[in-house]
Amino acid sequence: MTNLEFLLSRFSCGSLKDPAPNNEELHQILSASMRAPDHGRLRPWRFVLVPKEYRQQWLDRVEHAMRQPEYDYPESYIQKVKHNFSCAPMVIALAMRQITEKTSVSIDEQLMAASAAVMNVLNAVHALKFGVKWVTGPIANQGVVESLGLQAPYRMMGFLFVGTPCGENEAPPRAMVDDYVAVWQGRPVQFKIDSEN
Ligand SMILES: Cc1cc2nc3c(=O)[nH]c(=O)nc-3n(C[C@H](O)[C@H](O)[C@H](O)COP(=O)(O)O)c2cc1C
Repeated sequence: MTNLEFLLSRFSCGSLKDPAPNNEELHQILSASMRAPDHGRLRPWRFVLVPKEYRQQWLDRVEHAMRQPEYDYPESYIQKVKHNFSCAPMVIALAMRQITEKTSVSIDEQLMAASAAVMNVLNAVHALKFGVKWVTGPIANQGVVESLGLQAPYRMMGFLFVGTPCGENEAPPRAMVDDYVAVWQGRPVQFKIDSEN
């Protein structure tokens, strides 16, 4: 497989089993973040590992945070989160440090750099033939952020579930890239994907 074929074959994998990457593989995977494009070299991305032996202790705090009256999550959602997080072979919390001192780089740009860092991590997981899924949603709420011991200026960017893909490991069909590309020819551009409806 060429490098390009490798990139074109990446996909997310929600159904995972053991083994997860070992320490050396994890180190390689997270090192890929340090190759992300990064205005001002701020490196705003952060990773919090939640090892299996601490998973339940942390999940108790997550549950407590999710049960705070301001959230009102359905019981089924709380149970689903607990189940997904306790079954995942590896959980990596994604955080970003919002840097405002001594920089003119906007928080939007920092978020873009941090997102690019996560993308590199997803590709590195793929390169080592593991599976990964990036999730956010209500689970990234402030209470859950604090359950990890993080306060502002840190901000949650979600979680990665990492492990060995269960079953068939085949990329689903991809959208047609030409639908997302326009050529400017002196008039406002239009994208095929946005003009179909
Ligand atoms: C920032 C971000 C947050 C996401 N949050 C969720 C989520 O909470 N739940 C979910 O099912 N998918 C979520 N996804 C989508 C999956 O990670 C994945 O990209 C999607 O299932 C499409 O699969 P693909 O990457 O193979 O195209 C999120 C993706 C991104 C980039």
